Amino acid sequence: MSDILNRIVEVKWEEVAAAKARRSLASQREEAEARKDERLGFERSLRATIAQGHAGVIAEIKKASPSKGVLREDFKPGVIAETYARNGAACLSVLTDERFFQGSAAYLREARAACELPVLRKDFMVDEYQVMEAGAMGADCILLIAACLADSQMADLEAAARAVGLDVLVEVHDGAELDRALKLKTPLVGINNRNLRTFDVTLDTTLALLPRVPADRLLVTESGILSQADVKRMLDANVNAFLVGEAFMRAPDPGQALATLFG
Ligand SMILES: O=P(O)(O)OC[C@@H](O)[C@@H](O)c1c[nH]c2ccccc12
Repeated sequence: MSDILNRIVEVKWEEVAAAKARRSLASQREEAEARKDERLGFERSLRATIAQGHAGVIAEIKKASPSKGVLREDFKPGVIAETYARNGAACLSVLTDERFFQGSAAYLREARAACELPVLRKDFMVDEYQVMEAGAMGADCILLIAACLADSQMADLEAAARAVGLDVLVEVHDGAELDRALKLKTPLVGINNRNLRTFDVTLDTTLALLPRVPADRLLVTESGILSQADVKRMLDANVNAFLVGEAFMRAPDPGQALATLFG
């Protein structure tokens, strides 16, 4: 019953309660609003890269994960962001969850300051407070994971994000979640090849759901992209936006790995 996703969501509610006690939602929202004009268009950058004939790569900065443990010892978010930018990434994704992914808001700030790329705050959003935190820390986009949100929660969190200038990437891993995600306004739809409850990874997930994604949405294939053959399989199916973490994090130079994987 109590799988990892449920456990993470429980912890998120505890974290939100503790954070609200330190700083009010109103004050967090004020800072998120104040930074609205600084946002870099996340969707815009992805689309621009693809329009130039390249794969739209969202390059992830992730120290560890619950399924794989520590991925990288030499972990300098600013250095990694800079090498990603030099090697053609369209956007960055930075894990800010501390407990399960050894991430932090400080890593997002470092990465954002080190280059010109828009940044996704990769975390488990359950409450508007976290959306305002994302806006206040200088993120450009948030992630909404359909597997841990009800329809009304997703719609509310999306509206909160848009109000402070944040783009929204909605993540699904089956047909039922995709139907729910398509009720949102955001065109950014991520298909996670990793089942967050069992950790099983298969690119067939993207290929199976692909025909059900309307043409006006920008489909991002997420997780488990490890080889040039994986990339080719996706490109052949007309999937041209990718979210990649592990393959880069395990490489001596993550940017070089990006250039090789997508070269
Ligand atoms: O490291 P990978 O297999 O390349 O996957 C990256 C990204 O898709 C993955 O980190 C991810 C996708 N959705 C998430 C939600 C929460 C935490 C992490 C994720």
